[in-house]
Amino acid sequence: MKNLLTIAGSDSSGGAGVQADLKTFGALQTYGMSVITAVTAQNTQGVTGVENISPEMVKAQMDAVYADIQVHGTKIGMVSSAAIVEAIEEMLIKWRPVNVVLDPVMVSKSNHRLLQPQAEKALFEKLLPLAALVTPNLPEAEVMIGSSIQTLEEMEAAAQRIFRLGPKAVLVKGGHYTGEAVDILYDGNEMRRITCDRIPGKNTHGTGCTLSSAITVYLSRGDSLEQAVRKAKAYVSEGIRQGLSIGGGVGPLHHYHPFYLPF
Ligand SMILES: Nc1ncnc2c1ncn2[C@@H]1O[C@H](COP(=O)(O)OP(=O)(O)O)[C@@H](O)[C@H]1O
Ligand SMILES: Cc1ncc(COP(=O)(O)OP(=O)(O)O)c(N)n1
Repeated sequence: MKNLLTIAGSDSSGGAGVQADLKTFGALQTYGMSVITAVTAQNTQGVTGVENISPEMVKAQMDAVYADIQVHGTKIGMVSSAAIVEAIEEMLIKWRPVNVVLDPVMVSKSNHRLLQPQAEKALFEKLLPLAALVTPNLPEAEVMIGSSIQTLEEMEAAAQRIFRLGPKAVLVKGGHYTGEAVDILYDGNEMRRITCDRIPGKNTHGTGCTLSSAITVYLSRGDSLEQAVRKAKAYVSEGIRQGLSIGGGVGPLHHYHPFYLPF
């Protein structure tokens, strides 16, 4: 059994954030643990409130987990403030966990800021260099490089520029692009386009959280980065296919995949 940790924000509606991460860990038969960074009041229609956990409490949660339990993979999602970024950085340097996957969450699909603007620089400078993989979506990649991305070639150029900020690898996600769901994976040597059919359907709340959690699971099991991304994309695609029409807005993808359990 692999033990997986998510460091992320809570989504009261259960579609994204810590709840999506723990559902992914569970569906993929790993033991899930959580460090909560912020609590959001959120549903399928939007985010109506955000309250941060104190940096001291974030550090206490990380100390509690890393001091006691072997952690085979750590996924980082919503970090909310510069002070929380610094707390996480301090603990990552202290505990040196393996397989750290950073989803640089900035804005929800419903267009609510989940990272304070003044925290962006801290996230880039302090957490990117500690990540085995960083997984920006297109709007996040645009903020990271400071220019717009319109084509697959520009996604590839963005991956190269983000790589220079220090992570061991970059996955620029193409969920916000048109046509097939193409993600660009760059590890400093090879540039790969990893493609899945675009699944029709509106219930895509939590795709980014789920993808990064599933990648962390597969890395913890010893898969190569490319293999981990391919398996995680397959998991997300099936989740969208089975998406749940709950609530009045964008419903969540579904996490029950018996046919994936042999992974
Ligand atoms: N309709 C879709 N069909 C298949 N894959 C999708 C679809 N929408 C997003 N994806 C995939 O889901 C993952 C998350 O992507 P994205 O939606 O860009 O992230 P985020 O939720 O952070 O905005 C990526 O691998 C992307 O290619
Ligand atoms: C608490 C919390 N964390 C992260 C997100 C963003 O999740 P994501 O998977 O990118 O899904 P969408 O917001 O794009 O649906 C979130 N909404 N809440």
